[in-house]
Amino acid sequence: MNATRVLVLNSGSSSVKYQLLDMRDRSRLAVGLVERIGEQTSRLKHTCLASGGTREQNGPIADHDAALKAVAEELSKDGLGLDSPELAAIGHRVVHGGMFFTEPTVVDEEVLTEIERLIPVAPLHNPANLTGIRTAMAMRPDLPQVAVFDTAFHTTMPESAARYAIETKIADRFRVRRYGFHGTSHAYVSRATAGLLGRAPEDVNVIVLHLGNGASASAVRGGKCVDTSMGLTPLEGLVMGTRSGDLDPAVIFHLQRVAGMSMDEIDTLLNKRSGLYGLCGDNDMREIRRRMDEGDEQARLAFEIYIHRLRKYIGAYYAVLGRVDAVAFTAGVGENADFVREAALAGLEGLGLAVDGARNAVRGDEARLISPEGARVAVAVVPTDEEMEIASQTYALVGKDDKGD
Ligand SMILES: Nc1ncnc2c1ncn2[C@@H]1O[C@H](COP(=O)(O)OP(=O)(O)O)[C@@H](O)[C@H]1O
Ligand SMILES: CC(=O)OP(=O)(O)O
Ligand SMILES: [Mg+2]
Repeated sequence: MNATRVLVLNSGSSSVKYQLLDMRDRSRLAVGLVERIGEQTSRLKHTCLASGGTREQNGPIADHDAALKAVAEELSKDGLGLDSPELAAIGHRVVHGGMFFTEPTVVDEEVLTEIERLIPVAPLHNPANLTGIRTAMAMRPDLPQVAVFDTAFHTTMPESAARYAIETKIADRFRVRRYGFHGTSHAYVSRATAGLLGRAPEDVNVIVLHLGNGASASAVRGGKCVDTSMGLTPLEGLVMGTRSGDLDPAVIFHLQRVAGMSMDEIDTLLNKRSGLYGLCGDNDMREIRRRMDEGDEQARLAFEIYIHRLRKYIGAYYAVLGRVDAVAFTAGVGENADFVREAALAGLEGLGLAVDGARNAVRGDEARLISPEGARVAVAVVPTDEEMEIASQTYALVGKDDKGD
């Protein structure tokens, strides 16, 4: 097979991240990002790794369809256009796969219908993922489009972790259960953590803390997810950039009955005006750090609430796993914010958890240990690579198809 390239599209609610990879040596040919889609200040940043050139385009990009067309144009300028015969497939991150999709799947009309049916439980993500797939399909109808689901890695969760304690009849009828998200990242990072320890994933229990704008924790036993902090939707669990994470469900009744808010208003409040942003007006951890350094009490409190929730999940997953070999920090905050990692594990020496100050201060793109020499539990920073993981899964599936099995 000559076609060895995979284009990966990670369409978020207001952004598209993309990478073009050659799977023969897993090298990156081009990477880029379109952000603030739908606003006047959209920006496309494209880097061609072969030539080393970077181009930026500023100005309104109306929607995901336009964003993808702009991406295709940028790729063409480098001779890497979607019309290339070397392209084997396009891999798409799809956030919600419900109970239906447990593995990467070649997209057809039936798959599109199912992803569409799941929009109510991933309203920020699935519509963007669908547009990405449809636009790519229109450009290359002959090419396999592969959906890689955020939920897939979590389908191994036992019923005790996946079910909410509500009436079974209702839960079953409306498929109200805990699905979990960021699974591609949790899978990649838990495996890479085992690699860092020089052990097989089957032998290692890991707590993975994916701390980006959206954030989630997972408990991974022997390579399989046994619990995760996001639930029916990506709203449950940790305090996030703009999402509340866990709260008493009665808060919603209260806001509706006493504050007179509509369900849509409450939805927007909890998803877009809560979390760090709701608490202090900033969702970026760098800005929160800067404000704390200036003595800003509001930023300090937001940080403390964020850390308190994170520590609760670390404790919970320690108990879920019984034996923990490693705690791995990943994604924008987890990879870059040493002060978050330090605060998350401070005072937990009794659990075998500690962070070495000098190791924690080291910056870099490589997976690395930050626990002291000889620590009972390894603490690691493991940069996530959702795009590489999506490309690998996509290529594995397409390769398999080619051999006719
Ligand atoms: N140098 C840094 N120090 C602290 N936090 C950082 C740094 N760089 C990025 N972040 C945090 O990472 C977040 C983005 O994480 P990322 O994983 O890229 O999120 P997403 O994929 O959800 O957009 C930012 O909002 C910011 O809070
Ligand atoms: C599922 C989810 O929360 O994704 P993201 O962090 O990309 O928003
Ligand atoms: Mg992310």
